[in-house]
Parts: sequence; C-alpha cells; structure tokens
Amino acid sequence: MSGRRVVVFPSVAELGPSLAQLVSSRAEKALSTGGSFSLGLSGGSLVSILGKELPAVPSLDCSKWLIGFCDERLVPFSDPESTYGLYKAFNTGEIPVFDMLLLGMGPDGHTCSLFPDHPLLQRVTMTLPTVNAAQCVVFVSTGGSKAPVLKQVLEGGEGPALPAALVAPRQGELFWLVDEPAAASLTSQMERPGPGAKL
Ligand SMILES: O=C1O[C@H](COP(=O)(O)O)[C@@H](O)[C@H](O)[C@H]1O
Repeated sequence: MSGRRVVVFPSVAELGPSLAQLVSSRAEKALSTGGSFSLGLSGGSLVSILGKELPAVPSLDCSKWLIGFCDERLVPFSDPESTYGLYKAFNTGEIPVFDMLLLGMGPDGHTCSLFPDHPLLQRVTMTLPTVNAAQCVVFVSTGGSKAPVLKQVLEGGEGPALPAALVAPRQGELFWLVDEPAAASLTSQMERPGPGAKL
C-alpha cells in the first residue's frame, strides 16, 4: 500500500466534486494504457453523491468503463437485476484487479456486505482478497453518525478489527473521503484541501 490519505471536507457538497474528479483522473490514467477502466461501486449514500456529481464532470466518456458492484442483494443470475453478467468479464479464475473501488462504511464498521460477526445469508459481496487487490480504494463516509466508528477504524480501539479496518490494498492507493461531522473525533493525520484542489 502506498500510504493512506484521510481527506476532510466541510460537507458533502465539497466532497462530491472531489470524488468525481478522483474517479475521472484514475479513469484517465487506466485508459491511457489502452483497455478499460474497471470501477467497483457500493450502494448506500454513495449512490446519490455519484448520481449528482459524475454527470457534472465535463466531457466524461464512460464508454470504456467496466462497472462492477462491491456488494448486492441476492437475486438469481437470470434476474435482469443480476450483476453476474458484468463480473463474467473477469472470468480468468484469478482474483480480479479493479482499477478503483468506491466503498462505504456502515455505523457498525461493515463495508461491502462484510458485517462484523454476522453470517452472510442474503447478500453477495466482494471479499477482502479482491478488495485488497485493487489499484485504488476510496471510502466515502459522511455524517456525524459515522464519527465513533471512523475513529475506531482509523485509529484503533478495543476488540477485533472491524471489516473496514481490514481494507489495506496490497499495492494500491487508499483514500478516506470524509466530511467534518464524520471526522469530528479524529486526531490522526488528515488533509483539508482548499476549494478545487485535485487529489
Ligand atoms: O449496507 C450497505 O451499507 C454500506 C454503507 O452505506 P452508507 O449509506 O452508510 O454510506 C454500503 O457501502 C453498502 O454498499 C451497502 O450494502
């Protein structure tokens, strides 16, 4: 891993455009070597941020993007909502290497559908070998309800490590994009970029 970056924004309004810029810059980098840009998306609050900010990126060309889902509710492969078809592109028998994964974190420290001490019954999810093989992993975590768990995940605490704390890409980048309410209890090193700064 090339170092974790915890980046704090005043609010989601400032975080959103920076997230879109980060996605677009990593897409440009992946596409500059030919081929495609493989992007893993999570659900939850991330969906509305991306839905608002990605279409606002000037001349964004997604035609060579390969989109996968970091987790999903369990439906049959024949269901039109199934993500299986998208993952078939990675049918190499080896762990897929995503160019970028966008992750959320629940208040219990779960990420993807990796819950602490919980059997995976009705979810399908990426697991840590795939998450930690990615080239770039970006957590987006906002709101005061995330403050206690964010502190535990980033700065440690009692008991076993929560799933989100086990995300550490072996060779890739790791970003935590958070807003001030979520960062309220943090004391470790953080960046506070000025308006329009590129990540
Ligand atoms: O259950 C889920 O929650 C997490 C976190 O969502 P958030 O709304 O608290 O940001 C999400 O990343 C995951 O995809 C979803 O299945």
